[in-house]
Amino acid sequence: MIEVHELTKRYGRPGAGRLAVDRLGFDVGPGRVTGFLGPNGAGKSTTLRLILGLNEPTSGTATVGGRRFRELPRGLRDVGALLDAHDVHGGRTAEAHLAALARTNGIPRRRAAEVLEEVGLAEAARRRIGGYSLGMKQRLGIAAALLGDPPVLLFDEPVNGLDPEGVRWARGLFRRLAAEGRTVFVSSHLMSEMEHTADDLVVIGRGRLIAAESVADFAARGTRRSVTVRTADPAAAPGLADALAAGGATVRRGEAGTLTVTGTAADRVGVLAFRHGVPLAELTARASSLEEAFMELTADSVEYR
Ligand SMILES: Nc1ncnc2c1ncn2[C@@H]1O[C@H](COP(=O)(O)OP(=O)(O)OP(=O)(O)O)[C@@H](O)[C@H]1O
Repeated sequence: MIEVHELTKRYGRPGAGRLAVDRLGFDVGPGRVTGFLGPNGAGKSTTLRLILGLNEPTSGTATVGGRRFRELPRGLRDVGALLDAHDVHGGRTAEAHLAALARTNGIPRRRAAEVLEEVGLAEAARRRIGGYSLGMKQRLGIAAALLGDPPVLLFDEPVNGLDPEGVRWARGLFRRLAAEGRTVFVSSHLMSEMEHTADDLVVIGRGRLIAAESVADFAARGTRRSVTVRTADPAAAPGLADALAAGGATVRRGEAGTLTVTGTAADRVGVLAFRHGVPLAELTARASSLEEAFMELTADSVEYR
C-alpha cells in the first residue's frame, strides 16, 4: 500500500516559489493497477519523487506500507521504480547497468538476465545503452524496476516512446504484475493510455487531488449524456431546437440540421420531434467517454493551453 497524506511540495523560497503538490491525499492498494493522471505540470513526477524519498516534502507524508521510503530496509526489493528512462549511464551495457544495481541492492546477479529477457532486451543486453532508442530505454527502466521482484512498483510515463506493440506489451505487464498481488502505480497525462489498463485512478490538477476512485466510478462521475439528433428537413431544425430549449435542454446547432442536445433524454427528443412534425434522420444517445470525463474534470487545471 502507498499512503499519501496532506502531501505538499513547494519549490523555491518558503512562502513564494511554486506549489507543485498541494495537500494531496490518496492510497494506492495492492492487486490493482492504479493510473496516476493529470495534465502536464500537474505534479505527478514530483509526487512520485516524494514517495521515493528523492525530494523532501514541504509538509505531509508519503509512505509505503506505513514507512517512509528511506526507512524501507530492502531498497529495490521493497519498491521498484521507473522515473526517467534517460537517467542511465550511456557508456554502460544494459547488463552491466543492471548488474551494478543488483550488487548495490543485494539482489542475485542472475536477475539481470531474467529481467532483460522479460522486457525483450535479451539480445541487446551487451550493447551500450547510449545507442538505445527511447523505447529500448523505457524497457530497460522497466527491467530495473522489476529487478528486485518488489511488491510495489511505480512507473512515470512508462509507455512514452514505446511503439504500439510495446504499449500493448507494457499494459499486459502492468496487469500481470497487479494480478500477482503487487501495487502498481502508473503515471500518464493521457486517459486513453489508462482506460484499458487501470482499475483505479488518482487524478490531479495543479498539484491538487481531483479524484481517487475506480475507473468505473470516475467514468460515471464525469458522464454527461448527450443526444445527437439530425432532421431530414434542415429547415425544421431551428424549430426543434427552440422546442428543446423551451423544455430546459441545452442545444448546440451543427451542420445540415444536426443538433447536439444535453440535459434531456433521447426518447424525450423523439417525442418532441414527433409533436412538432419534424422528420428525423438520426437520434443517437451518447455517453461521454472516459477521455471526455478527464478533460472535463481537469479543464480548470490545465496550465499550458
Ligand atoms: N525542481 C524543480 N524546481 C522548480 N519547479 C519544479 C521542479 N520540478 C517541477 N517543478 C514544477 O512543479 C510543477 C509540477 O511538475 P511535475 O514535473 O511534478 O508535473 P507532472 O505532472 O509530472 O508533469 P508532466 O506530465 O509534464 O511531466 C510544474 O509546474 C513544474 O514546473
